[in-house]
Order: sequence, then structure tokens, then C-alpha cells
Amino acid sequence: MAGAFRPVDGNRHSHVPPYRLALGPGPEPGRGRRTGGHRAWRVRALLPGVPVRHLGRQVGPGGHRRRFARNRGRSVIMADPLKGLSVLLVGCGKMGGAMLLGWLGQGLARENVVVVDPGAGTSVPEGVRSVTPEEAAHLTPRPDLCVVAVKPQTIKTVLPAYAALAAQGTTFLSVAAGTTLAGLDQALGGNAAVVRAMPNTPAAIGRGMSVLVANDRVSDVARAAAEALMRAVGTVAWVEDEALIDAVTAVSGSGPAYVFLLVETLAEAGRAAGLPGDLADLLARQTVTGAGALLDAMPDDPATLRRNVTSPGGTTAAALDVLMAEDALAPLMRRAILAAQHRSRELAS
Ligand SMILES: NC(=O)C1=CN([C@@H]2O[C@H](COP(=O)(O)OP(=O)(O)OC[C@H]3O[C@@H](n4cnc5c(N)ncnc54)[C@H](O)[C@@H]3O)[C@@H](O)[C@H]2O)C=CC1
Ligand SMILES: O=C(O)[C@@H]1CCC=N1
Repeated sequence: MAGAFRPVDGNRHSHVPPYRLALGPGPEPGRGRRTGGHRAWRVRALLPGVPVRHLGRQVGPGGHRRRFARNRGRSVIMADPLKGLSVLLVGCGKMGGAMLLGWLGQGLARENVVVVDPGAGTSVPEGVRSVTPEEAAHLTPRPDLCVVAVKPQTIKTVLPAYAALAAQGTTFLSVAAGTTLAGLDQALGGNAAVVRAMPNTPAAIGRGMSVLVANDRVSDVARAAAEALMRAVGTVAWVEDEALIDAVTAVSGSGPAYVFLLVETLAEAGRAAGLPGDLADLLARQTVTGAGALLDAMPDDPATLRRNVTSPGGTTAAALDVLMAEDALAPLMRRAILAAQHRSRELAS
């Protein structure tokens, strides 16, 4: 499989244990435009057929797809890797729903997706078949992949119903936090091909970050299919060491929440500094989305971009003196990440 992946830049990631990075689909025209996730989400909710945009530090359009097609020549990984892939999605809540939007936007045929989620109600996109858990467990023909996006607390009671699909050769892809490959395999009867992925909600607009690990029953074709699904919603990296997924969960899985909290606290601090509430909200939102877009567009590392804002003896320096104090943001973030990592490990036990 090595040929199907773009090697990680050795300089930028030399401290990271070996993993492989697979970038998402190429950028579309309009890169650098002003969208905002909330707007894209609303547009998608209103117009489920509208394709998601793909922006970011990615290879040219179809670069990896072309390589897949040349190197592998297998059905699910040819020019359009999602074409012809059949997917059963178990759990269509915030994360499952976000991924589904991304897949449909990237060309996964609606008739090739089946959703099972007793609680999803009308949130399943038009044209996508919804079935009961009983029907899902006996789908014929069996789906290529079964993506499981139910809560970690329920996944082990949900999965046994799908053991027959696993036995027939469907590969399972779970996004549940803290649920190990071994635990998933056991719940599926003990002989299942399982991929574990940790995505994040920017997947809804094709800007997700997913890290994958697979057990040794997953074939190359199924690995490529799982990767194609996750690449359709953003950037993908593989790890060999499953233990890293707890830290991945803490950083990128939960990470969007930290950024949204930053927006909330920035707005709150703006209000405390005397700004009208709606102006404070606007400034906070635009500052974070603008800074994120700048980080995405520029080759510079974040420290350089930070220094570009910071005039010696100026206002930013005054604020950073507070934020970068020894007992301020860095140790706080370390504690937060360790707490999330710890919780991920707890969920596994
Ligand atoms: N929300 C996030 O940012 C992320 C979530 N995850 C993982 O994704 C999984 C789902 O989390 P969320 O989407 O946030 O939760 P959620 O509560 O929004 O979605 C879970 C869905 O599962 C459905 N469900 C419950 N029992 C079911 C059953 N027997 N069969 C089919 N569907 C069933 C529920 O109706 C609900 O729609 C969790 O395991 C979580 O760890 C992973 C990465 C990020
Ligand atoms: O909070 C959680 O447990 C899930 C996993 C990563 C993001 N949400």
C-alpha cells in the first residue's frame, strides 16, 4: 500500500512516530473564499445535493486518485474511489451525519448508502434509504463497508446484530472514541475485518482530519475503500500503533470543540472589554475563521504567523505575556489533552 500514500514531510513531522498521510481531494476553485462552516452546513441542510467544497493543503485535484487507479486498478479505488462503493451507516447523528454529507457531496451514490438510526428521523438526506436495525443486519447484497457511528457506551450492544455481515466479508469502520479494534472485533463475533477511525466534525464541509488504524484482517482493497471514504471528507493519516488513537482523539477528534470554545471566550472577553454583544460575537468568529484560513493558505508555521501579528512593545505582546506565561495556556492545554486522552483510555476499559 505504500505507493498509494503521499509520504509525510520528514522535517515537519520528524517527532511523530511513523504514520502515513493521505491527503483529501484536491482543492476546488474558490479556495480562500469566505464561507464559514455554519453557512456551508445550512446550505447543505437546505440543498442536500450541493457538493461540499474541498480546500486546504492538499495535492492537485485527483492526484492520489490517479495514483490509486494506476497502481491498484481495483474497482473501489479507480478514478472515482467512491463510485460503486456500498455503505451501511449505523448511527446518523452528529458525526455519522457529517460524514454522510461529505460522502454524498463527493459522489457516493445515494442509492448505494443505507442508513440505520432509529433516532435520526428526518435528518437522513433525501434519496438515502433508511432501514430498521433488523433489516440492516440482513442486507443483501451485503455492503462493502459498514460505518458505525453510535456512542461508545452503546456500540458493543449494537454490533453483535451485525456479526453475520462481518462473517460474510463486510469490513467495519468504527469512529467510536475509546473502542478498540479488539473490542470491536469481539462484538462482531471475533473474526471481523475492522478499521478504527477518529474523524472530526469539519468532515461535514470536507475539512475533516481522520486518523485510521486497521486490524490485520482488513484487505488492501478494504483499506483503500475505508481511506477513500475518509479522504472524501478531509485529510487522512494512518497509524500502525493503535495506542496513539487516544491522543489523536484528544487533539483532533475533540479539537474543534476547543476552537469553538476559544471563539466563545474571545467574544465573552470582548463583551467584558465594553463591546456590544453582537459585535463581540462577530469579531471573535471572524478572527478565528480568518486566522484559520490564513494558516491554511500560508506556508508559514503558526509561530511565524503569530510573530507577524506581534509588534514589539505593542498590544499583542501585552496579551501574549498573559497567555504565554508559564502557568497559562500551554500547561492548561496539556492538561486538557491529557484529560481527553485519559477519558479515551477509560472508555476502552
Ligand atoms: N461528535 C464528534 O465530534 C465526534 C464523534 N465521534 C464518535 O462518533 C460516535 C457518534 O457520536 P455523535 O455523532 O457525536 O453522537 P450522536 O448522539 O449525535 O449520534 C449517535 C447516533 O446513533 C444513533 N443510534 C443509537 N442507537 C442506535 C442503533 N442501535 N442503531 C443505529 N443508530 C443508533 C442515535 O440515534 C444517534 O443519532 C461516537 O462514538 C463518538 O465517539 C468521533 C469523532 C468526533
Ligand atoms: O467527545 C467525544 O467523546 C467524541 C470523540 C471525539 C469528539 N467527540
